[in-house]
Amino acid sequence: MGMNALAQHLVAAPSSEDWLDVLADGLSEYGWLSVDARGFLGERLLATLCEEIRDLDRNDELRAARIGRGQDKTRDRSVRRDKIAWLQGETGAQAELCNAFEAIRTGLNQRLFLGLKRFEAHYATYHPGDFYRKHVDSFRGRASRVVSVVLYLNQHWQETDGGVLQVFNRDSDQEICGRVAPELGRMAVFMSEEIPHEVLPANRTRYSVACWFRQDEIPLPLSL
Ligand SMILES: O=C(O)CCC(=O)C(=O)O
Ligand SMILES: [Fe+2]
Repeated sequence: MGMNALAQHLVAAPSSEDWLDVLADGLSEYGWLSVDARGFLGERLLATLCEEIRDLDRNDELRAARIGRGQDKTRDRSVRRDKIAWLQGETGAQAELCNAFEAIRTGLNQRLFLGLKRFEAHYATYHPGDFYRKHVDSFRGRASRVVSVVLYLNQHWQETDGGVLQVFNRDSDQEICGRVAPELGRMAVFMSEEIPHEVLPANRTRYSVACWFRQDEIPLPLSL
């Protein structure tokens, strides 16, 4: 690459600040958005995360996800069928992704004054036939999960692969207001208490990372 091409590339690269502005604007105006995160995270990190989750899946290191809280946690296959593994920043890629989530946390706090204190994140795998019925990620007034982020890790996702995230209107939850295909580098971002959403059955294994930014300080017991 010659100097000119390099200079152009640097100028054209979207700045993280601009990207964070897009997130904050979408959240404050609509309560949700779908955004291309490839520039923010980098193609190399995305490729490594894809490899990691495939390895975890292949080695059967993900566990059936549960619903509910605390003692009430149950495994209900009629509601959700994904398998998960909590991220603990133990690999280079996980540490890098956690840095990116941290940048989103502070970026949203600066722009929207949400008082996000920390985040929790897990890998998730939906095998063919798996789904997650319509739900919200947090119960109103608990101020626990405030912002949800889902990062998709599937190259060349086709319409026929299913597994679309359906987003519902925050004021009338029968009305679909968005559909997000889980394509590599795409991110869905939404207000955890407000936005009902569902994962339609996948016809092909569907990989993602889900992350929740929280207003409380007590760490979640990582005992799944
Ligand atoms: O994977 C997705 O698109 C959404 C997952 C989800 O809703 C959740 O884990 O709470
Ligand atoms: Fe959810």
